[in-house]
Amino acid sequence: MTLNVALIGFGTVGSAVYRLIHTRREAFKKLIGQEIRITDIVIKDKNKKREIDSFTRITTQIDQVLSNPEIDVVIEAIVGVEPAFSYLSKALEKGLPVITANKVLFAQKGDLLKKLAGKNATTVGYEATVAGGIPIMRTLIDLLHVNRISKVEGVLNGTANFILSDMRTESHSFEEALALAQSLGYAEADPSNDILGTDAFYKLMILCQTIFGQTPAWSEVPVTGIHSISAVDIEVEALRGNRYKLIAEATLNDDGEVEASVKPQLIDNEHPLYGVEGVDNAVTLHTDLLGTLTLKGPGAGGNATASAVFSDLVKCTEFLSISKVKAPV
Ligand SMILES: NC(=O)C1=CN([C@@H]2O[C@H](COP(=O)(O)OP(=O)(O)OC[C@H]3O[C@@H](n4cnc5c(N)ncnc54)[C@H](OP(=O)(O)O)[C@@H]3O)[C@@H](O)[C@H]2O)C=CC1
Ligand SMILES: N[C@@H](CC=O)C(=O)O
Repeated sequence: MTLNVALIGFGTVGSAVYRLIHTRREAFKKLIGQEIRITDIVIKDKNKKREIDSFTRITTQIDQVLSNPEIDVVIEAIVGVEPAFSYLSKALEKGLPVITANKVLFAQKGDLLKKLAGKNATTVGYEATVAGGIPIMRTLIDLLHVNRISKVEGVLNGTANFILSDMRTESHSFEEALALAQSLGYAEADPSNDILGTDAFYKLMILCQTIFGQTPAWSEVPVTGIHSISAVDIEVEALRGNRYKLIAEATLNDDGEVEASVKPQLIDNEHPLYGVEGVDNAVTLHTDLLGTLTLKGPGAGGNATASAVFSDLVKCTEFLSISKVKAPV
C-alpha cells in the first residue's frame, strides 16, 4: 500500500519535506507500514529548475491535483493566506487530511480550517506553524488534558534571534546577519514579518488559541520588532552581561482575558530565555501541576520544519488507519 502525498510549495520547507521523505523512505515504511510517495507538487513558477523524480507531477493547477482520487494527504508550505486557504478548504471539503506550515494562514484561518476538517470527518496538522522543529503543539495537547496553563512566553522567531545573537557574537551588522539568516533558509522571502515582530505575533496567537481557547483583540496587542536595536546597544549591553531577546508572551488575567505582547527585552543570565541563541526558539509554559516547563530547539530552517511536518504526517497515517477501520462497510 502507498500513501500518496500532494505537496503545495517547493521552497525552503517544501523541498526539505520532499528530501526528508526521499532519504528516509525505508525507515518510514517500517514506521508507518506504507510506502510514501509524493505524487504531485504544486508551485507558482513552472519555469524554475527543480530536482524531482520523474514520477512526480509538477503543476500550477491545484484542481488537477485534488481531482486525483489517489491522493491521501495534502501538505501545504506556501506563503500567506491566499491561495493557501482556498487550496486547503477544497482539500478538506474532499475529506482529505491536510498539514500546514503556514502560520500567517493558520493564525487567521485556523479555526475555520479546523471546523471544516471536523465537518468533513478529517484532520488538520499544524505542528510546524509555531517554533519550527520544537514539538510544541503535541506537547500542549498532552499537557492540556490535565494541566491549566496561566502564561506562555517564548522566543518564537528564529531569524530575529539569529540576528541578535550573530550581531553580538560575530560583530556582524544587522544587514550582514539578516543576509546570513536568509541564506540559511530561516528568514521569510519578505523578512519584514521576522524583523517587525509580526511573525512572532502570529505564532503567539496560534498558541493563545490552543492554550486558552481565545486570543486577545489583535489590534490591542503591542508588537515591536528588533529593527530599532543598534549594534552599539547590543555591544554595550553585552559588556554588562545582558542580551536582547524578542520575547512573545501571553497571560490569562483574573478576569479570564488574555493579555499579550511581543517586544525586545533586555535580560540577564538569570532569565530562562538568556541561553536561547542563534536560530533556536524556546517556549516556557507556566502550569498549575508541573510548574514551569521550557522547550527549546531549532525554530526555523528546512530540516527543523520538515521534522515537524513529518510528525504531523505520522499522526495523519494513524488517523487514516483508525478512520478506515471505523468507516461503515
Ligand atoms: N522557512 C522556515 O524556516 C519556515 C517557514 N514556515 C512557513 O512555511 C511556508 C513556506 O515557507 P518557505 O518554504 O520558507 O517559503 P519559500 O518562499 O522558500 O517557498 C514558497 C513556496 O511557495 C510556492 N508558492 C508561492 N505562491 C504559490 C501559489 N500561489 N501557488 C502555489 N505555490 C506557491 C513557491 O513557488 P515557486 O517555487 O514556484 O516560487 C515556493 O515553492 C511559509 O508559510 C512560512 O511562513 C514555517 C516554519 C519555518
Ligand atoms: N521566518 C521564521 C521561520 C519559521 O517560522 C523564523 O525565522 O522563525
